[in-house]
Amino acid sequence: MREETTRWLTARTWTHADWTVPELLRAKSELGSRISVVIPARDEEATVGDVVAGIRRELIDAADADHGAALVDELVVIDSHSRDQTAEVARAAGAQVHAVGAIRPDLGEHPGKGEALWKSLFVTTGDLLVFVDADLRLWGPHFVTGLLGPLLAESSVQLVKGFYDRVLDHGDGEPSVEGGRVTELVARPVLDLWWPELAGVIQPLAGEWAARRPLMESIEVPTGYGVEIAALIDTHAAHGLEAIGQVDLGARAHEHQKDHDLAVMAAELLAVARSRCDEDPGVRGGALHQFTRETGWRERPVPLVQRPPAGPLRRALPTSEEAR
Ligand SMILES: O=c1ccn([C@@H]2O[C@H](COP(=O)(O)OP(=O)(O)O[C@H]3O[C@H](CO)[C@@H](O)[C@H](O)[C@H]3O)[C@@H](O)[C@H]2O)c(=O)[nH]1
Ligand SMILES: O=C(O)[C@H](O)COP(=O)(O)O
Repeated sequence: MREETTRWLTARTWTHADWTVPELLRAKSELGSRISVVIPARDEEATVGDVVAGIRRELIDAADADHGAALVDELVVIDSHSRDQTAEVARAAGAQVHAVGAIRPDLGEHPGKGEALWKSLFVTTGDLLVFVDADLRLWGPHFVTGLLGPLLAESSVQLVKGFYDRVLDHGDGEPSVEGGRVTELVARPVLDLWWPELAGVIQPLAGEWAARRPLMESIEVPTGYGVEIAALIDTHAAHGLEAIGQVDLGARAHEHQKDHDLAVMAAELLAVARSRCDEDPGVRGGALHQFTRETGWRERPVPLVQRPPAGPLRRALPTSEEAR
């Protein structure tokens, strides 16, 4: 791993337990910050209610009752063309719900998660934005507090990614922590080879992340699943590694998509990455850095040598002297 990445890992990796709610409330009040939690949701009636209710209970109601102020000022669900009862369930659990198509219709409409996050910028008022997926099965309000910690503690941090064990559970056997298939098979290899400074970001696609509003309002947002990798690459390009942090949030389980659907996501990520290369950048990193809690970081060389076409070499056989 590059030296600057190793230094970044030490300086910019935290755990959610580094901050308590009272500490965050104090920092928030000193800074005069306003916090919006945004949950993009498409057909998530089975899980969105639990996510909204958990954040509302712990970070709005309990924080207010126990410490005299809510940590989260706005809890917003962006309903991304759901065909089920997502909007109703989210509203009943205590979220403000906006149909994505009803937000600034003059700006047109696209399907996708990135579109939901981009449109959320027009209906929220927080200077700190926390994004949380709606399909979580294993999670907790510490996802939100953990992501807020670095933004409230370090003025140079602009974007914070969550990382966690990725529980893979298809319901047909023992769950493993080998989830995050697109993360491991596409996103991390792409970053390691072409943006090696970002090789220390353990979950570049984490749907749980936080950012300052000026950053979010300054970057281009792909309308689909490319939103996370684009935000990471663009934040790094504009503000450097120091502006990025990551926080250990423990473990996360979510609804799994099928391989063929994840392949579309993978294609979106590749297109976004390609669009961020002005010209062929050449491979910049030669190894893949993989992280597991059990083994820590492991460096895997990526075989990158290419042999020239063999035809001309076969035709020009070496002299017996050269062959020796
Ligand atoms: O058109 C869409 C598609 C998804 N979602 C919501 O976005 C969240 C994440 O979508 P999901 O389909 O669960 O994505 P994952 O398969 O979990 O993909 C991972 O990788 C993606 C690509 O980086 C990230 O956007 C995700 O947050 C991350 O969990 C969920 O709340 C969805 O309901 C929308 O709002 N609109
Ligand atoms: O982050 C990812 O790679 C995708 O969300 C797929 O995750 P899964 O393999 O755990 O379903």
